[in-house]
Amino acid sequence: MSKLIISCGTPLKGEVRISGAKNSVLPIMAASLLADGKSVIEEIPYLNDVRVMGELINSLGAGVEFSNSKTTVLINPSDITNTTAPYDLVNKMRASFLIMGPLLAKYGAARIPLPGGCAIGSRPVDLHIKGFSAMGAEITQGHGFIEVRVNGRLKGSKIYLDFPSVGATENIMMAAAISDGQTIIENAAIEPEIVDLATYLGTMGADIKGAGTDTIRINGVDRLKGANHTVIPDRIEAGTYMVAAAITGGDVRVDNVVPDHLKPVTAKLREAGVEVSEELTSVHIRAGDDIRAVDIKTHPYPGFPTDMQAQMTSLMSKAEGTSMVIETIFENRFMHVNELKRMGANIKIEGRSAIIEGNPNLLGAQVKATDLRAGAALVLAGLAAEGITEITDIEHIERGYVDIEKKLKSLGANIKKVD
Ligand SMILES: CC(=O)N[C@H]1[C@@H](OP(=O)(O)OP(=O)(O)OC[C@H]2O[C@@H](n3ccc(=O)[nH]c3=O)[C@H](O)[C@@H]2O)O[C@H](CO)[C@@H](O)[C@@H]1O
Ligand SMILES: C=C(OP(=O)(O)O)C(=O)O
Repeated sequence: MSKLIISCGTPLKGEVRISGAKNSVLPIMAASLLADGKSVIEEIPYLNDVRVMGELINSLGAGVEFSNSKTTVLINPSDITNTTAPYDLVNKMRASFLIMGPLLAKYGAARIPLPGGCAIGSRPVDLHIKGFSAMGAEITQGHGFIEVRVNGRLKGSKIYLDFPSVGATENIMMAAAISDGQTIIENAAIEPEIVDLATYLGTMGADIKGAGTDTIRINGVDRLKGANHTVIPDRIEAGTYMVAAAITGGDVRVDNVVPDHLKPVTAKLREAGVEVSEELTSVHIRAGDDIRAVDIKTHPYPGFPTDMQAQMTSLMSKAEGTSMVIETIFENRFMHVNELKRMGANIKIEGRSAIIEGNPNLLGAQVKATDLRAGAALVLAGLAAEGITEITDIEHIERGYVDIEKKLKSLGANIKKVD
């Protein structure tokens, strides 16, 4: 089993290039199933999740080819024969459920295992299903599968989401792209990844207006063509390197970012006393030794992202003073806290809040990555802790960070992966 071993080093210095966004490429790969021809997706992050999505799409009969450099994927959905997704792939990655909308719209049916919960929460898919049902799909559930079917084509409908779910907005938007009439999604998610997906669908010939606002209008079309698309940079990977610079008192330029997408992270780092300067496609982080405690509450975009909560919890564990971190999106997203405590962090959990008394002297320890961002938080704490930190279960971390060991090493971190 692989581990990451980190010893406290000098402040991080230099430049790091951010990869394409995991949370954009996954729905975009799913959306490529809607096309009549090939799509080429560029700037992909070659992560485990991307490979699993490739295998899943391939299992339906579509062609999936990664370029030699692994930065581009070509998807040819012309030979799809199967609309049932295998359990062993869906089980590995919740985003697999995003193939339901495209399969339903294009082939009139999809049978997908219930994705189930994961370490961070129960993560139901009721909003996706309500959306498909409003568009005329028949839903059946049993033997661990959800099956959706429609006679003819989906019908446009007005759909109000009880919560601005990212996945439900994406799945419904993809399904509505090939349908009869107009679909209006109200209280839609407005994350940058929604806009990226809508841009790709637009290039394929879809008629979508309002992506990036809470009301999205989709006029269904008869067919979509394959298209080329370049994925936006990963704002969560970028935020993680920003915190890495801050927690080590470093000086790092984070390149290939959209600074606007990083606003909530930038604002909190500045409040904590970190200097952040924004350039056109990069942010430059300069931090001293003193980090001030700040309170954080997660919200849908443009609020503070839940996917950055664990990393900020690490930073606050070392800050001067007391901070409160409130998680409002997922009910069980404090799995990193017990591990951080092993490193000397003073954190008390009360319901959905973590109360953190900063301790400037974190100590390296043996810890376990319980989920993707919890793992990232431990890497960050390890970079700033005295002594050696050994992180196991790093497959979680590798779901979301391309070459994390190489990138951190290039900034001067003492980190190595051992098998
Ligand atoms: C692949 C991907 O893009 N993953 C991101 C996506 O996940 P995902 O799309 O799963 O997240 P959602 O926005 O759907 O979930 C947010 C909340 O809504 C609830 N909910 C969601 C759907 C539903 O049908 N019913 C329901 O109750 C969830 O349990 C959760 O509490 O957005 C999350 C919130 O920004 C991020 O943390 C994930 O990194
Ligand atoms: C929760 C995350 O991803 P997923 O929805 O793929 O589990 C994440 O990226 O932090």
